[in-house]
Order: sequence, then structure tokens, then C-alpha cells
Amino acid sequence: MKKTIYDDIIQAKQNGQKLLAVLIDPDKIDINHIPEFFKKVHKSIVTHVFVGGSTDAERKMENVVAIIKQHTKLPVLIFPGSHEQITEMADGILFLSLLSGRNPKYLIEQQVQSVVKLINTSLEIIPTGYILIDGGIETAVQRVSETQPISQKNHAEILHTALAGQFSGKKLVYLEAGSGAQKAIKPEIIQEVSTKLQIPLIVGGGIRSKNQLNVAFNAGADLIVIGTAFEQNEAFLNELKR
Ligand SMILES: CC(C)=CCC/C(C)=C/CC/C(C)=C/CC/C(C)=C/COP(=O)(O)OP(=O)(O)O
Ligand SMILES: O=P(O)(O)OC[C@@H](O)CO
Ligand SMILES: [Mg+2]
Repeated sequence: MKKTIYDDIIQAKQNGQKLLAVLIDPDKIDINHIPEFFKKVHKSIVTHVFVGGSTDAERKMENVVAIIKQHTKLPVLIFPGSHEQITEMADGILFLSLLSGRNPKYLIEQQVQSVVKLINTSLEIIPTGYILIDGGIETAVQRVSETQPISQKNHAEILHTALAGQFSGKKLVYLEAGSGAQKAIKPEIIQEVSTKLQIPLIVGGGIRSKNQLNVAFNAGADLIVIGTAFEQNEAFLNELKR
């Protein structure tokens, strides 16, 4: 049977190999710049491409994914802010459920609405428990989903939410401080969750330096997501050379 993107994530975890995703926001990327950008990506330690936004105001998602696919062999996963962002041009989708919130729209309604599209695609669907944690500023996810993040002080709530995700059958847990967060997720939280969780742990939000990246990896993150830092300073990719 063909190896899946998820199989590779599991294997990397078993081998202690750390993974890094670049997040491309369709609202912000300049399509003409994609070829140059990916030349830099390919010289770096980036292993995955996530595409998605809390909004896709100009409905650029499908076009952006199609162009990215022409310029990279890295796995491209949709990181959807809504079911409207689903396109079969990608390789797979993080099938998110916003477990930190209590808004049924983001717990199950968006997922139901996405089925018409998903049923006719060969996208690899990866059930993902998505947990929004306070990153110091009000984030787009908070606004769009009309939910509150969990405080970084509330370790038990974070851990229990992550484990409830695993027990419900999620294949990944994503601890999210929010795009452009002032405070990234504390290493103590990453450590506590990663030691008790059996499935791979994704961490993102507010990671802007090589040092922060290493701190999060050493604390137990299996895959880290960086968006804003690359948007604001592409030279950061050069610091992350393979
Ligand atoms: C279709 C399926 C299965 C799920 C989509 C619906 C769900 C549950 C979404 C989770 C909540 C949400 C709104 C997530 C957004 C995730 C995302 C792409 C964040 C990146 O945010 P940016 O667009 O970079 O934020 P800025 O606008 O601040 O740049
Ligand atoms: O943009 P940044 O702060 O890197 O966050 C990445 C991702 O976790 C946001 O959904
Ligand atoms: Mg963004």
C-alpha cells in the first residue's frame, strides 16, 4: 500500500526526526513570488507546506495551492479556516476540530459541510484536534470561531483537551498560540502534553527565531508551524539551512 503523509509523520516521530511546516496564508502571499520563495524553502529544513488562512477573502486558495504544487515536491496540506478552503489540488487536509472551544460550528458543522467536496477527492484526510491557547493577543482564529483560547496557566485543561482528542480518535494534536502570537506556547506545556500524548504533536504560533524553534522541538514538539516570521522576514529561511 502507498505510504501516506501521516505514515511519514509517524516514522519521523519514531526516528526522533523533527519536522517543520511553512504556513502559506492565501490572503498574504504574492503569487508571482511563489517560485523564488520555494527555492529558499528547498535549501532549508522545511519538510511540509501548510496552506490556509482564518479567512480567504479573495478566494485565492485553489490557485495558490495549484501554483505551489508546481514548485515543490514537499507534501502540501490544507490547514483550513473553513470548508470553503478545501481544494483537491493539495495532497491532504488537516481535518480540524476546534477542541478548545464550545462552538458547534467549529466542532462539527464545518466538518459536515466539507463532506460534499471531500467525498469526491483523493485528499488524505488527517483528523486533527486543534487547541487554541492564549498567545497574548486576540487572534484571527479567536475572532473567526468566536471562541476563547485556553490560558497558558491552565496546564490541566490543555492536557485534558489534548488527551480527549486522542481518545476520540484524532491522529494529530495541534497546540496553537495563534498566528503572530506575542507569546509562543511555553516549553513546559509542550513537554507535559508530549510526554502524555501518544500521537504526534504539532505546535505553532509566534515562533520567530531559531532558538525558539529549538526550545519547542526539545520540549517535545514533533512538527512546528511557522508562518508570520517567514512572511515578515524571508531571510529567516536562510538561518534554517539544511
Ligand atoms: C473544513 C474543516 C474540517 C475545518 C475547518 C473549520 C475549523 C474547525 C477551523 C478551526 C478554526 C479556525 C478558524 C482555524 C484557522 C486556522 C488557520 C488557517 C490559521 C492561520 O491564521 P492566519 O490566517 O494566518 O491568521 P492571520 O489572519 O492573523 O494571518
Ligand atoms: O504565523 P505564526 O505566528 O508563525 O503561526 C503559525 C500558525 O500556527 C498559525 O496558525
Ligand atoms: Mg497568517
